[in-house]
Amino acid sequence: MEGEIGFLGLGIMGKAISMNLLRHGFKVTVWNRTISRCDELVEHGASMAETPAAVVKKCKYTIAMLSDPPAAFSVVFDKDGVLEQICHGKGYIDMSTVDCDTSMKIGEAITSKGGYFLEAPVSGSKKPAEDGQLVILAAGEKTLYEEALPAFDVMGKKSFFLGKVGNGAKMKLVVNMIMGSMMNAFSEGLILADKSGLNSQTLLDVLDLGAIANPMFKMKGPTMIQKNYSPAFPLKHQQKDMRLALALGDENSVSMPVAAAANEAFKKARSMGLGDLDFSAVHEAVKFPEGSS
Ligand SMILES: NC(=O)C1=CN([C@@H]2O[C@H](COP(=O)(O)OP(=O)(O)OC[C@H]3O[C@@H](n4cnc5c(N)ncnc54)[C@H](OP(=O)(O)O)[C@@H]3O)[C@@H](O)[C@H]2O)C=CC1
Ligand SMILES: O=CC(=O)O
Repeated sequence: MEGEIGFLGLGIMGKAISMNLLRHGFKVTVWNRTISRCDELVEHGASMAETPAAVVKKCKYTIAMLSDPPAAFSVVFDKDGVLEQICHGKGYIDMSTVDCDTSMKIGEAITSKGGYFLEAPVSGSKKPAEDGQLVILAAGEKTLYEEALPAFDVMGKKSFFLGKVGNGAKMKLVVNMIMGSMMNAFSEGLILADKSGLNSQTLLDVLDLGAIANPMFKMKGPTMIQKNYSPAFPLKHQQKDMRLALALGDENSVSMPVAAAANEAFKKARSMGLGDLDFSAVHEAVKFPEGSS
């Protein structure tokens, strides 16, 4: 990737990814809606621009990592947005987790101006982003994918090219639908063990040795037992992913009662004010389904 890379959105993931790019010698120009979030990146060598349009004007490639479909749209279509400066020879890579329709509309707008578009949502959370261990689920313009590989190799342990725009979004939603459902089952198991007089840590040890051992149980189990829900993957985003995955299920007539039940628990957790905590905080909603404590 020649020249500076533009980066829009410095939340948990955007900050970790752009820091990682800087660490590996890439030149990065950042923008964030809340401008003060750029300060730490600037201290580490990034440049800063006033608007998404200014970032795109300066950089051949611009990456976005934004919260949800409205945010992804806003940064592209609003005043001073990406569309004002995207043109032939420039690439736009959206790594936000959105639905297929959102990604296609953004892709069409970018290509109608002569730009190149790639969606590239990621699997893996704050720590994998910091450590360059993400899994990248790209789809769209193959040439742009190939040009972006040096940056993807820094961000992730593996990149997939999945074909046409929408396939990356769909893959990400399927994966997160499974993850959200697993988190609910795990939570119920922890509560059942506790209420029936078993030691929670022993349950974690048993799980970790068996056929359903996985990194999520291993990482989240101890913090859930301690009620530590410091956000790596905000619960409001996991609920957004469940909602978008369920919509994908609607479109394809796929019955998903397990995911639907998990979505209800995440919604309950949001209504209890837990949306900004880690998605594992759904444990509190599972524990107290009526919101009582
Ligand atoms: N955290 C994780 O573990 C993972 C998250 N993801 C996905 O990555 C994306 C980002 O997640 P994460 O970094 O955790 O989220 P955060 O909530 O930490 O950050 C969200 C970012 O979006 C920006 N934003 C929100 N609304 C708007 C808007 N209307 N206009 C412009 N900018 C906006 C925020 O700006 P501001 O600072 O001004 O609020 C911030 O930069 C999400 O789609 C999430 O689902 C994917 C894999 C893992
Ligand atoms: O989207 C979240 C993740 O951990 O992946």
